[in-house]
Amino acid sequence: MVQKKVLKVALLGLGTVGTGVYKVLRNQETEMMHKLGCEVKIVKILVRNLEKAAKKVEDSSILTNDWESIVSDPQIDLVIELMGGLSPAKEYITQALEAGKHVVTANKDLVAVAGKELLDTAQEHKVDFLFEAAVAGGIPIIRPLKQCLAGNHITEVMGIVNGTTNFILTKMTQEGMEFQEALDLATELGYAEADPTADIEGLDAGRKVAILASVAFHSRVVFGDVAIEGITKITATDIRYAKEMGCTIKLLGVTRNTEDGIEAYVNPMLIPSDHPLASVNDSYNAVFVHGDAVEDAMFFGRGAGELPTASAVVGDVFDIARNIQFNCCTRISCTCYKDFPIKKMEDTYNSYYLRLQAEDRCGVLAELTKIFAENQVSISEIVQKKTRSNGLAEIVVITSRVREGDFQTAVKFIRELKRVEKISALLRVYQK
Ligand SMILES: NC(=O)C1=CN([C@@H]2O[C@H](COP(=O)(O)OP(=O)(O)OC[C@H]3O[C@@H](n4cnc5c(N)ncnc54)[C@H](OP(=O)(O)O)[C@@H]3O)[C@@H](O)[C@H]2O)C=CC1
Ligand SMILES: N[C@@H](CC=O)C(=O)O
Ligand code: NA
Repeated sequence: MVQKKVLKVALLGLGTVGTGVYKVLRNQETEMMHKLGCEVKIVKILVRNLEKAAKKVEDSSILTNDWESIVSDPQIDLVIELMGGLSPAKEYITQALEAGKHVVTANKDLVAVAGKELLDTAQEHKVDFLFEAAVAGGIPIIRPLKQCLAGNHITEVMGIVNGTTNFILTKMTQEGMEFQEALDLATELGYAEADPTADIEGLDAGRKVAILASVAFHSRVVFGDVAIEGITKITATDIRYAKEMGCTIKLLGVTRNTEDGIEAYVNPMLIPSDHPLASVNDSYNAVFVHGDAVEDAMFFGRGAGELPTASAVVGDVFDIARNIQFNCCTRISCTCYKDFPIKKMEDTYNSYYLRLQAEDRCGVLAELTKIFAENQVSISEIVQKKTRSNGLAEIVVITSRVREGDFQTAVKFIRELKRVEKISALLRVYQK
């Protein structure tokens, strides 16, 4: 049955993850034959800057900046795309698949918008297209959803899926670190994207939520379907108030398959400090899955970084090596065979935390509660924190579980109140 003794691989990109993959494959050299019945060998690495890359590899003759020399080489069986971004990654992956080469990528930006197209191209050319590293880095989650949990109807997938923002929030919460200082550290450690805006504005997590929803619910969800909010407005005050209320602020990605459609959003949320996700810190990620048969399952581990992400990439490469040996490629390709609608954010139900500054005069609280009542927003807690030297009182409101659209209408009216100076924070509170 064994067809190949050496699986020849080209690596596109030698940055954080590319270097990790190079190291992990080197580290596995003596194990491969036992695990796979063949050797996996990097024969070409595509880079932009040859000189910079030469310092990272033993044999610099495998470095090139000529894509054509890779795609037109019939000896290359598999391409690992680790450049990131949409272009030229999409063109290179498409051309590689069309040339009959298997592809592994960690590129969530691309999979979240063009996953279906790339999976279809792979299927058409009878090759594999795998992307385990694109979601939650080193944590196995795509394969478990597609394979181990295939006997379930999955109804919810949620969790912490961005290492950079979790690292920043952890440092702000535990060490009182400033936002920028924590972001700089995350970048230095290789967690952040080339443009960290994607991390802090929640876009990276949004891409992962789109991929998770598509895989979990068998219905295509793309990046544009996910309602996204990042962590740039989170302040030390809200972190402190959350703590006083027995909660921790985390950037959560949530997707649910409900009777009225798929909910998919990314928000900084208050979660009770005794919830298992509250103790997922630093660059660690954790993903909860709820299925009708398995009930709750939680996946935890390193969601970013050189070697953890490389671990997922190499796992995909090894899987393809086995598929090739046993002549069973494209066993599991696109699993979207349904077409559910996407629910509007305003139709979702949540509990909310609202912090505002208002004049410290009698009747202000009554005005607020009247607006909430008129908009079907029931209040679960209301606290006047303190009166500032400028005569303004800080008021924190926690609502019951209410419709987002109703809550936003109430907030619109509250903003218009003369005696409300400003709304300082608006966060959701996680409730199962
Ligand atoms: N870092 C992480 O923890 C994780 C990253 N990912 C994903 O993995 C991918 C790679 O990320 P990461 O390693 O962090 O990124 P880096 O920016 O560290 O590395 C990207 C590499 O690709 C090279 N490159 C970019 N464009 C081209 C091009 N047009 N031609 C040739 N080479 C090119 C860069 O070269 P040069 O240095 O010369 O610019 C660099 O070597 C991304 O899709 C990212 O989203 C996924 C999970 C975790
Ligand atoms: N920038 C991402 C890296 C992996 O996806 C993160 O911080 O999680
Ligand atoms: Na993963």
